[in-house]
Amino acid sequence: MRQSIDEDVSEALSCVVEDVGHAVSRNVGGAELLHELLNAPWLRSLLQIYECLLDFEVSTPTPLLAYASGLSHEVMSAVQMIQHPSAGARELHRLLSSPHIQALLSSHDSVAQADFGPVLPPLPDDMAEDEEAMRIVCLVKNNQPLGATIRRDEETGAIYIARVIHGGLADRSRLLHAGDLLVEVNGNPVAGLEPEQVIQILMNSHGTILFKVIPEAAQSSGNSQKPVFMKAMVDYCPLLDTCSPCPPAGMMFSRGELLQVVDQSDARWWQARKISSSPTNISSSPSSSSTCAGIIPSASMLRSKQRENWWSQPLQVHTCIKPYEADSDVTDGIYLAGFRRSFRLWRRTSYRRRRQSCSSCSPDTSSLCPPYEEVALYQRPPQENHRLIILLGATRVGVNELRKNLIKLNPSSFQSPVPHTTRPMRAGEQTGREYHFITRELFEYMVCNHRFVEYGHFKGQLYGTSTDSIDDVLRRGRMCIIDVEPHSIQPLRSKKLKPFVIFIKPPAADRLRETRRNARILLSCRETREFREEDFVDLEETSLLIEEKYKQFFDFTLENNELQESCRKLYSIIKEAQEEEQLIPVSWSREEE
Ligand SMILES: Nc1ncnc2c1ncn2[C@@H]1O[C@H](COP(=O)(O)OP(=O)(O)OP(=O)(O)O)[C@@H](O)[C@H]1O
Repeated sequence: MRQSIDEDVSEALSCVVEDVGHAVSRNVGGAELLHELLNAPWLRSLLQIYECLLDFEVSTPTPLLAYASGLSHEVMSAVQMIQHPSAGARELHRLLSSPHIQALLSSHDSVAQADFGPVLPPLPDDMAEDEEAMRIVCLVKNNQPLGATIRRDEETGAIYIARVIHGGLADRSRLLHAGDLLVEVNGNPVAGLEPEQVIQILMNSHGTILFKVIPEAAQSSGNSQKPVFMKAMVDYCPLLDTCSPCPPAGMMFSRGELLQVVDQSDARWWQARKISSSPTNISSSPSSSSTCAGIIPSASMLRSKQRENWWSQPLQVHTCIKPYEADSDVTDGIYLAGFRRSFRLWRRTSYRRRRQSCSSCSPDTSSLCPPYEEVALYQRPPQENHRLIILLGATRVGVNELRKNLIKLNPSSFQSPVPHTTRPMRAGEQTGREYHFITRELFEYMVCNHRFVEYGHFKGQLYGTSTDSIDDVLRRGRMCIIDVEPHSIQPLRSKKLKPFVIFIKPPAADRLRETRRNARILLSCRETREFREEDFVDLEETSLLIEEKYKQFFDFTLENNELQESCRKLYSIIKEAQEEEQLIPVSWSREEE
């Protein structure tokens, strides 16, 4: 039976390799890689080892004796006792006493006795009276960190295990726990020592380390907490954090990264692992053990740091949107809401304004927003409104071009909100199509009531995108697609809109210049011109600034290289965002209380 399984495995592999070989010759995608993998010498070696192990299991060989090395010593002493040993006896003695044979026999004995663990030193003889409360823990360190931090009780000078890092050596041993009192390390009493001295003893210990600990009475199981997923909204570097309980055990992270927080038992310091932020990683991520966690500051700890930073920063003034003086407003003939030049110009023409909004003048988002955002998987129920799609990008990267193409190709699925304006309606225009034409009083009333996502002046008239227009598109069952200044994202991040933010970034320098050779940029209502080198440089720099400052809000980053390809990609990303499971802040999916 076993034999037939063996043959099946080898045979099956040969058949698979042959089949894949055919696929390679037919140029089937991925076949070459698979063929290479299946033909790899290491896979064949693994299979051979597997087959040997199967044979071993079938034949179940048993050792003739468990102490071959003992026997060799007996033989050697017997040979030594001979007064005139023969050449053969001398040869035998020489062979048996060689280190290689001795090592081989010793290994044989270990295997024969099934004795694979490390040899623990004997228990100390001088056991104290209350010894039953004491635990002797022996760990084999093998150049890896212990995976635990210690603290000193300032009153008594006692040293305790402060925390055990999830997935680290101490955690995997299940023998050391937070709260355990450390009595000795490798025979050195630690009471009264400074934590740094204890750490030094630990660092100097290689191989086996013997701990004497008095276990914490009420021992928590430690790993029983359900991990939660959090998106980092700030950057953190433990090596720069003077408060960190153990900087080398700390974990660095930057905004936008996804963290699996595995331990929140300490109000000040949590433990977490970094994972890549794809929905599949969340559903299949291991709850513990696979990788060692790192220490990160808790949300409250980071918030107090943010407050300190905020007070120490110079006063920051939020720029409002400034007017841009251009010649006149012209119709470009496209009845797609939100594409009028006048509307684009008040928001976009000044490069500097965009730069300012992501460098010095706007408030630093990372210094005020919550440091972590708990996220969970969300699948939009079909009866619910679509998620708001926000496109974000540096001026002239092609946000409008992509948005326009997308709507033109799928006018029944996508729509942009109709902007509001105070400028008079012109011949051929219709209210609710190019703009909602409203009075200045009404516009200002709407501003006071926070009904605009963005608004500004252009040639003495007011223009803006209202939340009502966004709702209007969504209520019709369409996907609402807007582009906004980066600092307008935060107010749009709500349970109702559940925005999906796509950052449009320029391609590599040479591709940017090549693809935009015939492109024209909007200067004013009447003027366009071709791209110049300084436009490219400005675009690249602004893009980097936006990415650096707002990356924590991005759900996807799309490189606008070849236009048609970018449109196709954008379409599929948006479809996925609406129809497949996505990560969103838990506060957006929680039922109202
Ligand atoms: N992938 C692309 N390949 C070639 N040309 C492109 C591409 N994307 C955009 N363009 C062109 O670049 C120019 C600027 O694009 P667009 O006006 O969409 O930029 P924008 O980011 O909306 O800028 P603005 O905020 O100034 O309106 C347009 O002429 C557009 O046709």
